[in-house]
Amino acid sequence: METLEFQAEARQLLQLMVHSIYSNKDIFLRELISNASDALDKLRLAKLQDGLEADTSDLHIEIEADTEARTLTVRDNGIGMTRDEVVELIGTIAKSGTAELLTKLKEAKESPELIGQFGVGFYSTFMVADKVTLVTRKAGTEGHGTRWESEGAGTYTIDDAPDVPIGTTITLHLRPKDEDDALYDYTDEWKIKEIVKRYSDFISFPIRKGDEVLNSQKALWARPRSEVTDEEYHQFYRHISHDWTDPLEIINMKAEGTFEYEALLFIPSRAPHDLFQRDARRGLQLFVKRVFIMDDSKELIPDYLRFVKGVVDAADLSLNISREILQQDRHIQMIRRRLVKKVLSTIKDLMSSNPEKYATFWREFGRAVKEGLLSEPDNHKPILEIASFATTHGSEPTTLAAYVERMKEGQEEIYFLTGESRSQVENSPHMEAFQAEGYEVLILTDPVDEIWVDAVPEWDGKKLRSIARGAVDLKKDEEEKEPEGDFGPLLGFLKEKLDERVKEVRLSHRLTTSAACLVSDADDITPALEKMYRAMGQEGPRVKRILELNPNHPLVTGLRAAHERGAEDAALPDTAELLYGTALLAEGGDLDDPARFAKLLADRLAQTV
Ligand SMILES: Nc1ncnc2c1ncn2[C@@H]1O[C@H](COP(=O)(O)OP(=O)(O)OP(=O)(O)O)[C@@H](O)[C@H]1O
Repeated sequence: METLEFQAEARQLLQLMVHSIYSNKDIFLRELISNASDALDKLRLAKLQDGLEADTSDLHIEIEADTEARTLTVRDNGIGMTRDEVVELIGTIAKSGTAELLTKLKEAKESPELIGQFGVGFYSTFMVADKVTLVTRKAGTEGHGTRWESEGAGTYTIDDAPDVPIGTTITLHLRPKDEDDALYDYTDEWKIKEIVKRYSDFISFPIRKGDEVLNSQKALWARPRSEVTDEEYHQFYRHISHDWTDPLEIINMKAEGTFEYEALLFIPSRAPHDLFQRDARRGLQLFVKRVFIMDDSKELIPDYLRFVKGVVDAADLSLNISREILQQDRHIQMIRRRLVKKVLSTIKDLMSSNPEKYATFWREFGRAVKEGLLSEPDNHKPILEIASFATTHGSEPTTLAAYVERMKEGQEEIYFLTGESRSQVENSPHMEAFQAEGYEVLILTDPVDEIWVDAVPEWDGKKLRSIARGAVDLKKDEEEKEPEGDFGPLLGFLKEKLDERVKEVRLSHRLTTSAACLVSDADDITPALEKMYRAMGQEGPRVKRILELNPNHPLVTGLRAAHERGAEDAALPDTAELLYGTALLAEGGDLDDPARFAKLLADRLAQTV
């Protein structure tokens, strides 16, 4: 017999379980049944797809209770585990982001939402038991199995176990009942039945206790919506998603005819912590005629809808279908297109039927959904229809349709400005004339916004237009007031001095209070995008921008006067640099040489005190 230590993160999670941070302890049984059901699926699949020799004629889960000995046993005749697997799967937590979550959890104390973000799984048994024994033998192995035991503290023991049948048996040595602490008598027949019925009714294998089968085993997606309660849907959602909060929306689909399938999809009510982590699990469960085929089937749902959970049961696929074949399968592609359409239209309906739910949806998943604007040009329209954006029009986000409705007479384009935060965008010099003239501007602050705006040419016939790009002339109908005096020589001088950084210096129509701003040429990439490419390791030439000057600003007129007095003035080049640097800072940009800028500024201020 060997005594081993739990991995540090596993130990922390166990400690949280032992000290029961989650008030609903009943769920331990759901977790055990869920694992057992997965193990049965795996065995059936191993036989089907890999030709493993195994008896799958009576796959089931069995519950045994001994009131006197205060033990509860859950047994399955599924795939089982090898000794190494027990150490790896039960002794450690491999999920990404666990360490971070644990830290947050400890800070937050009572926080079911946080715990819900990773299923506590097997460890939840320590909420109700002070000792847990697991005996298992992997299908396809001969001879002895493995016996694992722990009291939930820092260590566990592991040993060979003779004469073990295939599958896994887990025995809980229950703690004394304490109903004040929601710790019930889990050997009680009635309690067990209640838990199974509530949490695990849909499990497709029989859950037996003695001669009785406790669950109906009905596949939820095959039942008409009117016959299924929300509670049943929610429990099923938990089973497949490991999310403990209720889903935001449930979608049923059924297609008959040449290619039959049924789907049951869930839109969660909040984003998982790993929504933007590359290695996160995503995809739907695939069944063929009620038989589980695979988890995380990415082929069924595009990446930008990766938060959607659920099941697709296709009638006409082969039970042996592999991931490789799945990728090319015409039917799968068709199902995927239909699912996308259905999810997008469901969200669109929510916008009018339940704006609050829609707002939650967009807040949680909007950033991911916008990725679809890059990957699915065919779906620009339905995606933009369900999108909303922060705007200068008020504190509430707006849809593009509502924006267009408010457009001023003569306005032909949809204006937006990207940046890192709302306040940075709002205070950017680019915004000045638009605000002064009462034009609404969309405020786009997600990293993905920098990219999709280039991929989407228009909405409803109106071009999407960055107000930090190209020339802007909002008063074109009015009589243009020529700036007094000749700025030509000053512009030429500045262009020469700032040649390394700007490609043009011109007078601006977009500034009211600032002296200067920087704009990108209509076809050039923006500095933010340039920065992103650089962060991804793609070095390209620096893209020069255009410096625009406000001809009515005293700094600019003063500069012109100084230049007229004497182009040789030694202070002028420094002022040019200060002007450029200030414009860059005002839009939230990064100075190349902040120390030099600070020195120039300090020297200049010193002359005025
Ligand atoms: N009855 C079982 N038969 C075979 N393997 C099992 C069984 N129970 C657990 N395992 C293995 O141990 C792993 C860890 O289980 P655990 O319940 O901690 O997490 P999980 O089921 O992977 O996910 P979650 O934590 O979200 O429930 C499982 O993924 C599975 O590989």
